[in-house]
Amino acid sequence: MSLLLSDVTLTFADGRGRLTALDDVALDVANGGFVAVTGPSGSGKSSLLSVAGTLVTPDSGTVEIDGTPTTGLSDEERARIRRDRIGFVFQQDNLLPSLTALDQLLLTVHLRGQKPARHRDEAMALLDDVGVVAAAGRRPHELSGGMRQRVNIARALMGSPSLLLVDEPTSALDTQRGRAIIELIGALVRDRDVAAVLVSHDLDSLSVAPGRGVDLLLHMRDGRLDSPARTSSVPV
Ligand SMILES: Nc1ncnc2c1ncn2[C@@H]1O[C@H](COP(=O)(O)OP(=O)(O)OP(=O)(O)O)[C@@H](O)[C@H]1O
Repeated sequence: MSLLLSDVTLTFADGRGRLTALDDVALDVANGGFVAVTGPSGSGKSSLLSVAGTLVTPDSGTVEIDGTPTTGLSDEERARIRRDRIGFVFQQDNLLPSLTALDQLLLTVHLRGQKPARHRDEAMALLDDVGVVAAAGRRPHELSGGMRQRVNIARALMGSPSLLLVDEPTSALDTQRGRAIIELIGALVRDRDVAAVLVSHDLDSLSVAPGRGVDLLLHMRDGRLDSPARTSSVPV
């Protein structure tokens, strides 16, 4: 499996005590599986992504990516896993204003120390897959919000990561465009055999449900996921 969280607990200092952001969380996402997690503000959704993305080390429990336990690794080793195996899509698209859509994708290649020119075809194919290839030469201010989010998703998939982590991708979009983005991520994940976890506070308004965009929809409350999760590319 691509992502396996077992018995994960994360706490933060809170005045004189500790606040539990993740409470004994288990999550198992196979290649091609798309899990969405929803819950109120403060329930732990961002903490879940931070731990799954090796940005934060939990107090206890294990986080495995592609079968590699990550919690005991050095900062450098975890940074390498993030660079080589994980794609992040954040709420804000974080596109660089001066770069064209194509160059946003090629910049990730440059940052990996590789030659961008060799990855031009990969980048164009990804822009095609997300439906914005005709806008490859446009800068962010020349794109709609939905198009920018599509470029953002394409950029996260450069280099064929095995895990895609998506944080509130629809909050700046209307219902129709939000739904289209979730369906697009689902299709990309299945086609590319990527494991994906998406967190959002408002999946109900988008009618997201198993079989309608995602394989599994979990609820989070007070740091707990509503059930241990296992998914695969086949809807469960
Ligand atoms: N760096 C931090 N230091 C202290 N407390 C934190 C930190 N990060 C998160 N928390 C706390 O952990 C709990 C879970 O927060 P988290 O951001 O994961 O929730 P969330 O569901 O993503 O909320 P939102 O939708 O508002 O972003 C909250 O009580 C939050 O205040």
